[in-house]
Amino acid sequence: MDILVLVNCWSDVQAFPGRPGAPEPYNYNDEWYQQIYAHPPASKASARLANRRLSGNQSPHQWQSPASSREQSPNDPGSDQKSKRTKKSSCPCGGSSSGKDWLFKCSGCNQLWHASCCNLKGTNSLNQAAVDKISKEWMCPWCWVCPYPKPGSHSSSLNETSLLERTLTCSLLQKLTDTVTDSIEKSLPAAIDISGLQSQLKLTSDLSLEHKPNSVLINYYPSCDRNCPTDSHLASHSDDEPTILADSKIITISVGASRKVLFENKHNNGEKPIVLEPKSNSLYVMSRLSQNWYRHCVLQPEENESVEERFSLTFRTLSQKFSRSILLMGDSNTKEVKFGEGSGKVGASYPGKRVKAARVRDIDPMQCIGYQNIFLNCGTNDLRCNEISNDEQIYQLVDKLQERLALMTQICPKANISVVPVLPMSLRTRSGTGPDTGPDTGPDTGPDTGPDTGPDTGLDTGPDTGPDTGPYTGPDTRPDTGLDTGLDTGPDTGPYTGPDTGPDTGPDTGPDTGLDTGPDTGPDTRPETGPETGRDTGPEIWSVLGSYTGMK
Ligand SMILES: O=C(O)CCC(=O)C(=O)O
Ligand SMILES: [Fe+2]
Repeated sequence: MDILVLVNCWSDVQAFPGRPGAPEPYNYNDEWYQQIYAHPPASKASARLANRRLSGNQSPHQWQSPASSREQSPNDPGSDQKSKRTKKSSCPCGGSSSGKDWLFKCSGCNQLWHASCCNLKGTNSLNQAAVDKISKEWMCPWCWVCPYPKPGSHSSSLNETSLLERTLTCSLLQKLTDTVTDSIEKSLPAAIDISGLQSQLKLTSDLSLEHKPNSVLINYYPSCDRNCPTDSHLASHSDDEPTILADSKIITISVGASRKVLFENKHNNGEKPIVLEPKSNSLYVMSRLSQNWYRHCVLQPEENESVEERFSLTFRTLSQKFSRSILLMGDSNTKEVKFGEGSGKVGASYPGKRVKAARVRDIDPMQCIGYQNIFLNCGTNDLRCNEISNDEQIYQLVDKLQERLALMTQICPKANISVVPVLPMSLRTRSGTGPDTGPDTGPDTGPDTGPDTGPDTGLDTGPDTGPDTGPYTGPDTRPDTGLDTGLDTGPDTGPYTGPDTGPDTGPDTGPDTGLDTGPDTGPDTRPETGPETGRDTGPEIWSVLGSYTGMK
């Protein structure tokens, strides 16, 4: 059937005049109603429908609303719901014309179109018969193709011309890009003989490297003409980034011209720099140790020198997780710490190793090279009673530890070094005259005879036996049993039997029975009763140890 109809008219039910014989208002479940409309039409549409109805020349079944037949269920009485659902139209616009448009069906593809969506807006003033006539052979904008060529002078042709121009501009741009790319390619060396490279690469794997490289960084050093010098060098640096595996090596393969690679000792200015001139297809290896002792650079060719281009391929073992690497150096107390993955181990995200250092003299700073976090736990064995016969031996141990730490900070300046306190770090000076200003890190084994004047930072674990004389400032945690009718303005005279949750502001007069677990931050005001056992190394050692903190 060719047709039809007015659609998508969603306004007011009162405006709809009703179909013949139907009681007012409309019954939404009415089959006929559903076939025509999802909803009552707007006034203009109502008029048309009313005409249609009054003319009586069309059965209700000729009225179709694709929207209603498709979307509306006969058992769905909710008008609000309907309104939502049926507002979609089958026209490609997807929206509603609010009852203002005829709906045309394409004779080619059956697609429905609002009159104004397919350039037939003028038909909205026509009656059904005229619309039916048009619809018979009407083809929608998707189906109909004009058989006559359009003259270039036509106004719409202008748009197409500019489109053509844009296409041309595009293709010109493309050509330009190609030309630039081409010339860049041509300016790069056309051919560098890398026939020896493969054997070098094999050599890399034959180097019996403990850690296989997983990355390659290629440096390009352009050719340099004496008449036209180019910037063709690499600034002085050390490849000591924490992301490089601690004890891995960097392998560098040179391809092309020979260039001067200079190595300078960064801890000794007096040492003569070492110059390497790696030939094409040769290879040199840098250990991690060399990074911590030396800086290297690729020199700019001399002013009157002409050099060809060079490439260097540097192979490295890299990973982000290496930036959290740990070196644990210590006595047998540390032997239970296992690095690597799996249960009971530190885990893959903290790669590291334990290095045995039974005594202070075994601490080898060289072993720390490449690690980001260094933990030192050593000294217990040096302090065995049968080995320490006088104070001097303790001084010597502290000196040795300081010396190792100093070297460690020198060659691993970026590392975080933590020292587990084992050796005394608050010894009195040889003469015994200096004040003890270093922190007390050893356990307090003597009886506490003086008053405790420092703030109480540990938990109060002993029972509170003295009367509570200070005002109670903490919250009232006792259950409220009586009715609280007035303001409590009088003093608190009864004993407080609930737990003491407020801060302890009065002096602590009871015996100190709990362990002192907080750091001793107050000055040492007790009289010195024991014999003088050492010297005061506190300030010096802490100036060194104080900087050894934290871990990445
Ligand atoms: O080109 C070279 O030989 C040195 C390269 C280098 O030092 C680097 O990539 O870090
Ligand atoms: Fe380098």
